[in-house]
Amino acid sequence: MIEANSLAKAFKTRTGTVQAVSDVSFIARDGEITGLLGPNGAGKTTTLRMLYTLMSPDRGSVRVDGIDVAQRPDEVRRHLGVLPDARGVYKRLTARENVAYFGRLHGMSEADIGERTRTLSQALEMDDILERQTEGFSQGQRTKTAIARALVHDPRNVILDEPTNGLDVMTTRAMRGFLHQLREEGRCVIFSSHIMQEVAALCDRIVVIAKGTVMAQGSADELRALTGEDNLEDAFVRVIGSEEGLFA
Ligand SMILES: Nc1ncnc2c1ncn2[C@@H]1O[C@H](COP(=O)(O)OP(=O)(O)OP(=O)(O)O)[C@@H](O)[C@H]1O
Repeated sequence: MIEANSLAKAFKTRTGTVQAVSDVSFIARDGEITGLLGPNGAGKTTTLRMLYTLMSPDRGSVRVDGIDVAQRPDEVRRHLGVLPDARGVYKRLTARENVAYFGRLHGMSEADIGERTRTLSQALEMDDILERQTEGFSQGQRTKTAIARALVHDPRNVILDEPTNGLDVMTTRAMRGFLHQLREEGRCVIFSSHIMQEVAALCDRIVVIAKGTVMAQGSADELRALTGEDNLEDAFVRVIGSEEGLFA
């Protein structure tokens, strides 16, 4: 379970201060997929970075499985699998070596790494690319490698920044199936997207963010009821206050 409480984060730039996140609170439960939905620049990536210990918030707190991120970041990292916005796979290594390298960083045995790589490769349908050097991989192949690497240590909580960004229809469908599988396994899954259809198709709970603030949250049905709109698209437009970039 991941809890975000009143998160805020500002960046100083040469031309002034950018308030990337001003007030974000939500709870992402185990066995559920929680989607952060918002237009470009809404503060999704910054929120996720605070959740996975890359950035400390100016205000507010994060707990992962009840552990305070500010107090025990190393322990939190063991509970988290993260697909960051920059996928950054090592080009000189094969997909398998990329995954194994992370497994070793987590202190796993070679036998456990081998077993886990087999499971993930099957689930992500990447058997055909496992022994290839990642140099020249397509975006989808890089994403799969980065996800396998993120999950090698079998974390209970999974955070994915725009996991279907740049993927074709078939790979997107496979990715959806994979996220459902993580949910069936009882994990807490959070992902961000700026595409409403994507979030509506996958999520148990939707957290709508705009201008660094949570505008509404709940299941698709709850959001419809909240806004009085039968159509989810209309509900989102009402919540965000504009049609800005939520539709594919
Ligand atoms: N390191 C940084 N320095 C300065 N400004 C930043 C930094 N990181 C983010 N921002 C700004 O904070 C705001 C929120 O950015 P963020 O990347 O969190 O949004 P997002 O919802 O993930 O957007 P997208 O869908 O485009 O990825 C934007 O205005 C962005 O320019």
